[in-house]
Amino acid sequence: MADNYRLVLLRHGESAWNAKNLFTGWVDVDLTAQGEEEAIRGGRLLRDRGLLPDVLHTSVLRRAIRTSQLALNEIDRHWIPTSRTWRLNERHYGALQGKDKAQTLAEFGEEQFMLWRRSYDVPPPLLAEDDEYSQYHDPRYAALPIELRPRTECLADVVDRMLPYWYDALVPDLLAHRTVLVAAHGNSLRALVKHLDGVSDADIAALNIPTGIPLYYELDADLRPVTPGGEYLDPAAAAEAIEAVKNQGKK
Ligand SMILES: O=C(O)[C@H](O)COP(=O)(O)O
Repeated sequence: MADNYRLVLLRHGESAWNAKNLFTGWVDVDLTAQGEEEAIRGGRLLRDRGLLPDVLHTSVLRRAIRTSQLALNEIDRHWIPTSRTWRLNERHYGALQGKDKAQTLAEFGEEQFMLWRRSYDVPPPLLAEDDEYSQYHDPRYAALPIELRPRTECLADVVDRMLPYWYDALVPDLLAHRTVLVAAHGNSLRALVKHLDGVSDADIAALNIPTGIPLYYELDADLRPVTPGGEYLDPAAAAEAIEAVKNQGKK
């Protein structure tokens, strides 16, 4: 309907550590060549569906930033207004950052692995401030008060730090009837989907988001999804990729 709102969620294309099956979190890895191709294809899917973004919101991590640049450049929307925020960053994976998912599963067992990876309120162990994979002293977070700078996060923590941005930045753009593109990460988008669809703390554990395939939400006058769960612009590819994300660690 003409007066509904258009929101597109796009998880970054395959990253170098996705390909190596490593927990990534806030570590600022780049895309693989496949991830770059996924991003370009994501742009084409948007164009073919008639969803030309008017405004872009990204995390401050290069895999999301570059995914949005490749996708938008492909459809001549590279010029649209852009905001970047740590609030859309991937979940901070704490001491698991840099760890192999299969080794973590083997070392700690399925129950602990799934608690750390997909529970709502159990964070991984804290990452030391001086760890090689810590961002505690990264200049891009210098303005972040110490008490807000994470050393690990559970999904509930991500919901808490993402929602202020939803209400203060994303909702105003939607209400202005701009087509909003959010280029972010598996868990920051799981947090947003949880809010949009009202997914329970228990049920969110089963939700996985594939790389590089746009997820379109038409939102009604109350900013509720017209189609629960939204619509992947390539449903078949999404179904296959979701299964692969779910089974990471079991390689
Ligand atoms: O941060 C990471 O490791 C991934 O981007 C997300 O990993 P997950 O799907 O294992 O949460």
